[in-house]
Amino acid sequence: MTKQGVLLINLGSPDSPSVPAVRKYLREFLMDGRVLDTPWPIRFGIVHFAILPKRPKASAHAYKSIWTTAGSPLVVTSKNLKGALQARLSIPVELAMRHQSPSVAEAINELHYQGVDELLVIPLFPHYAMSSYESAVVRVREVTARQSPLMKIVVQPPYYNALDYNNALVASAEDYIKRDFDHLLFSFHGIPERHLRKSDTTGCHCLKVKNCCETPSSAHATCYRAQCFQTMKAFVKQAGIPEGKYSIAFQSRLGRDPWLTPYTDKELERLARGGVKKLLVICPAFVSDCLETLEEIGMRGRETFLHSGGTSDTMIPCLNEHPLWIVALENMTKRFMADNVHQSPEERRNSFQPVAI
Ligand SMILES: C=CC1=C(C)c2cc3[nH]c(cc4nc(cc5[nH]c(cc1n2)c(C)c5CCC(=O)O)C(CCC(=O)O)=C4C)c(C)c3C=C
Ligand SMILES: [Fe+2]
Ligand SMILES: [Fe+2]
Repeated sequence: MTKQGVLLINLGSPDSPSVPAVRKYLREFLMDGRVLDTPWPIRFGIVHFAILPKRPKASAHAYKSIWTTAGSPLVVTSKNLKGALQARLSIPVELAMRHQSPSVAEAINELHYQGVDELLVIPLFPHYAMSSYESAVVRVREVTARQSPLMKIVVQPPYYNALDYNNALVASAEDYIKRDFDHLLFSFHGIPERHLRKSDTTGCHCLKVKNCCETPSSAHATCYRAQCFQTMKAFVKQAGIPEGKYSIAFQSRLGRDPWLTPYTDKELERLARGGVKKLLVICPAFVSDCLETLEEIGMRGRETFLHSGGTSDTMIPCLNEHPLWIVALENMTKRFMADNVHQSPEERRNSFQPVAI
C-alpha cells in the first residue's frame, strides 16, 4: 500500500539578521553552482573575495528592516502555509528550504519516518529558473536518493500559467486594482541572460530568435522570461487591465553581467519621469513576501519612484496565506493523489489546467 506525502520547498532565509548568519546564508546560496554558474574555483574566489567581505553587512542591515518577532517573513509565511495546507489534507505535508532551515534533509527524514513512499514536491516558485526551481528539485532528488532511495518523487511542473495560481493572484490584488491607479508594474526577480540560454533545451531559441518569448517553442518549458510574460498576460486578461496601463521589469540584479531587462529600478524612474503618479507594483515570482519584496520594492523601490516624481507607490502583497493560494496547492495535491501512477508524464502534464490566453 502506497503512502503519499507532500513537500513544499521555498528558497530560505538566514537564521537571524545578524552579520554572521547572513554571511553563512550567502555563502551557501551563492556557492550553489546553479546560482553562480562558474567553475568551482572561480565561484569560490568570487564568493569569498568579492562578495563575502562586504555584502553580509549591507544585507544584514536590510534583513533587520523586515525581520519580525517570529523570524524571517519568508520562513514564517511558508510555515503558516504548510500548516494551512496540512489542515485540508489527509496526507503528511512537510516544508523545506533550499538553503538553511528547515533543511531538505530534515523534511525528507520526517516524511520517511512517517512511511511516505510517494512524494509530491511543490517548489514554491511558479516559474522555472535554474537558480530557484531547478536547484530546489535537484536538491530534493539528491537528498532523497541518499536518505530514502525507495521514495518515488513526483515534481509539480511550473504553474506560472495555471488557472488556480492566476485566480489566486488576481484575487490577492483585487482590493488594490479596484482603486484609482495610473500604472501596474509587474516586477519579477531577475536572472542573468546567460541562464536563459543555458536553460534552452533546443539550444537555438532563447535570446537567439527575434521576439523569442512571443514565438512558440518547446524551449518555453524551461524559459523563465517566457513564463513571466505568460503570468503577466494571464493576469491582465483576467483582471481587465488595459494595454498601456501595465509593464514588466526584473529586479535584484547582482554583479556586472547582463541580466533580464528592463531593470526594475530604472523602470521605476522611467515611469515616474514619464508622468505616472499612482503606481501599483506586483511581484508574482515570489509567493511569499521576503527581503526582495518588502525591502527592495516596498522600501528602496518606493523611494526611487517618489524621488523621481511619483506621488504614491503601493506594493501588492504576495500570495502569502491567501485562501485561494491554499486552494491552488490543495488542488495540485488532489490531482497527484487522484493517481498519477497510471498516467504517463505527458498525460500528467495535460491534466494540469492552464489559463487560456
Ligand atoms: C523567485 C525566484 C528567485 C530567483 C530566480 C532568484 C535568482 C537569484 N538570486 C540571486 C541572488 C540573491 N537573491 C537573494 C534573495 C532572494 N532571492 C529570492 C528568489 C529568487 N532568486 C528570494 C525569495 C530571496 C529573499 C530571501 C529572504 O530571505 O527573504 C539574495 C540575498 C539577499 C541579498 O543579499 O540581496 C541574493 C544574494 C542570484 C545571483 C540569482 C540568480 C542567478
Ligand atoms: Fe534571489
Ligand atoms: Fe524566450
